[in-house]
Amino acid sequence: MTTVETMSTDGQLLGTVLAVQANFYRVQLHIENKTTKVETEKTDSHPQATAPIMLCTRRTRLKKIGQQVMVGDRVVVSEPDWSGGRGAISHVLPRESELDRPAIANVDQILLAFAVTDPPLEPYQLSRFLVKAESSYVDVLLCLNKCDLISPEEEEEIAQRLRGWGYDPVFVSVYNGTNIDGLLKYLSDKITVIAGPSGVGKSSLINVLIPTVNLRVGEVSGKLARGRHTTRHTELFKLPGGGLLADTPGFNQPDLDCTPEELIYYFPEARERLAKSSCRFSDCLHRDEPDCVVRGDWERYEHYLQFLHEAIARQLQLHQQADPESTLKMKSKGQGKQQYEPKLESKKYRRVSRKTQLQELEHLYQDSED
Ligand SMILES: Nc1nc2c(ncn2[C@@H]2O[C@H](COP(=O)(O)OP(=O)(O)OP(=O)(O)O)[C@@H](O)[C@H]2O)c(=O)[nH]1
Ligand SMILES: [Zn+2]
Repeated sequence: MTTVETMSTDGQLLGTVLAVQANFYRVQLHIENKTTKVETEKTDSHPQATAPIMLCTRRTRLKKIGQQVMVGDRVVVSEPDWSGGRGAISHVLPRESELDRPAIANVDQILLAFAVTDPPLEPYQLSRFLVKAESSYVDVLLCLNKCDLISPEEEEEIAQRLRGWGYDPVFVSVYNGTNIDGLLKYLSDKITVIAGPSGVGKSSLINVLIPTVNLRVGEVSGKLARGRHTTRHTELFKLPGGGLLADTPGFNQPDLDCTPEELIYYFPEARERLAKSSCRFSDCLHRDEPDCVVRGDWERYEHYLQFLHEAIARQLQLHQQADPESTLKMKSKGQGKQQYEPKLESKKYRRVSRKTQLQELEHLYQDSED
């Protein structure tokens, strides 16, 4: 768990950047509201969500050294003007992590939301989201909503299956409020980003997790997600039990953009096998290599092979873009088996038209289908 410091060792005022608006940064200070005269946000009616907020500028020194300030950054606030609620960011503390989409620093975990049914829980889609989340190298918390629609026996069945995948899902129901408090406990004192396909109840979940959010984005659309899409900015919202939550733009099929070699590490159940013993070849792709400790009867092995196929196709496409004259380095061994021959990625990237890229991809897929 992250320990959020309130003061730096030399007594400086610390805070976390909640949002970036033009040249201003909305910073939540790491101190109790009681100790200051700063007004909290007017929309914050919940007692635990009342840490003071300051609107800050970025010190010229930071601009000069090219130090960017991101949402999620822990910063030193200097020259606090307590009555006006203004300050200046003079330092950015080292980041523990940095997500791309959405651009947020120091994310502790991804809350992956799915529904147990309606829309049906599709293992392949769930796997894709899980692998995508794992590839960001922050913890993954799987939350399954709409448990009011299934029986306790069905719930246990799903739980067992997902434990086999290396996850212990948190079952909730926004409808009848089941386990929302339990979920909040997992989120306290952390920076969490919520993701998941549409229709699983993400917006409904955000609305119960952050009772004040409706007020905040009400003018835009009534939904945090929609509001975010309209305003196109990333924002961290304070959770009543402590902790901060951000939403991601909705997507149904996340792109997997990892390399074939790293893919296996995004499957916890395979990671476990690799922690106990190793394959004969250090560059084993766990397909038909001899003495592979990963290949075997685990449920998601099929998903792994599918994603691996995609990762290889993507990497070949990248090589091809880098060096269009080269022939594809995929040798067909018949019976749908290919031999993948990695080669170093070239630094000279030349522009290839979109059409050419698509044609190449098509050929690649045709080749691999043969
Ligand atoms: N039965 C049941 N239905 C729910 C629950 N939570 C949400 N729903 C319903 O599921 C549907 C989708 O909910 P949303 O909150 O809009 O889902 P979303 O994931 O935000 O979907 P997008 O806005 O498309 O991204 C709505 O009709 C909700 O009323 C729940 O706990 N149980
Ligand atoms: Zn192997």
